[in-house]
Amino acid sequence: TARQLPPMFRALSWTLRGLHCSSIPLSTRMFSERADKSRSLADKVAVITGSTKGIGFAIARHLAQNGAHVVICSRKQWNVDQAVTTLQKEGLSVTGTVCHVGKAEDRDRLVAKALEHHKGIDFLVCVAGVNPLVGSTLGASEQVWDKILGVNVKAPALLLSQLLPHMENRGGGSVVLVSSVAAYMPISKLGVYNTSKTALLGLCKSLAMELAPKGIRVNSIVPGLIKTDFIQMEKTLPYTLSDLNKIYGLQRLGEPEDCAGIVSFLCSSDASYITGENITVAGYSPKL
Ligand SMILES: NC(=O)C1=CN([C@@H]2O[C@H](COP(=O)(O)OP(=O)(O)OC[C@H]3O[C@@H](n4cnc5c(N)ncnc54)[C@H](OP(=O)(O)O)[C@@H]3O)[C@@H](O)[C@H]2O)C=CC1
Ligand SMILES: O=C1Nc2ccccc2C1=O
Repeated sequence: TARQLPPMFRALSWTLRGLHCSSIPLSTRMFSERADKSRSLADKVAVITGSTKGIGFAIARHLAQNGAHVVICSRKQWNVDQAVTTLQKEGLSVTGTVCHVGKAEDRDRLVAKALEHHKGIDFLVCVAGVNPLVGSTLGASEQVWDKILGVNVKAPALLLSQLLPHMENRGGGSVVLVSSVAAYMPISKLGVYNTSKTALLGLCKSLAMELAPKGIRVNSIVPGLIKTDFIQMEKTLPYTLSDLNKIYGLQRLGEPEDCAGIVSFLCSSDASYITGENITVAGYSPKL
């Protein structure tokens, strides 16, 4: 029998048995295995905050194209409806709900929505972020500090604590935070925002260490300037977008899609030994 053979022949014997016993023709099986592999996130469930526009929307589309069931959210019902309709029309498995990540009851609703159709949650991508202030850091009111730190830093941690049991049920998972190069290279007049993005780098490291024994990986992406509505308010800053363009190595501003592939990779099993990393997506900035 196969058991009496040396290990190398034993393996070969089992392989040949598998080929003989299967009723599926070899060519079909090879094709379907390839097809499954190309959808690296097949049957996984992803919750993505701040995902009805910009970077979050691009990530939602990419994860869904790679086979994930995606739950999107943002503060405005109209934005959620539009984004869900657009992605469903593309044949993608996407649902959504209103969720202001800074509100506990909204986070509860998001978790409930994710569990409505699926038995667990595999990925959390925290994209939602705010920057209501262009001005002096020390001139910022307590309200502004609370808002920026509440939405950008506290909310990802609190949402993850709510999702954690459902990730543990799946035997592991992957979390991706969205920081900014402003974490490393402070942008003038955005001090509170810069600080919140630096805090996210630390949050990533701490959570990665805490959750590693549970098989949950935590990484962050650190985007440079990406062309979205978010940066419109910064038109008042003492630089132009083309100034910034010059300092980035690849000589162009980023597109939301530039942030999507790396998130999909970090969620996939190809990244199964990567945790606690902060990965810059900025076309190379020599000043970093
Ligand atoms: N664009 C850039 O150059 C860079 C952006 N980033 C970061 O990327 C993230 C996304 O930015 P970007 O895609 O550019 O921005 P956009 O303005 O294009 O999109 C922001 C999205 O987040 C939603 N949103 C805003 N506030 C909340 C909230 N409190 N709760 C839930 N959803 C919310 C918005 O929808 P709604 O209005 O319906 O809530 C929208 O869907 C931010 O964290 C930002 O700091 C980092 C580096 C560079
Ligand atoms: O809000 C931001 N404005 C920026 C300008 C250049 C690079 C990053 C950012 C941000 O994160």
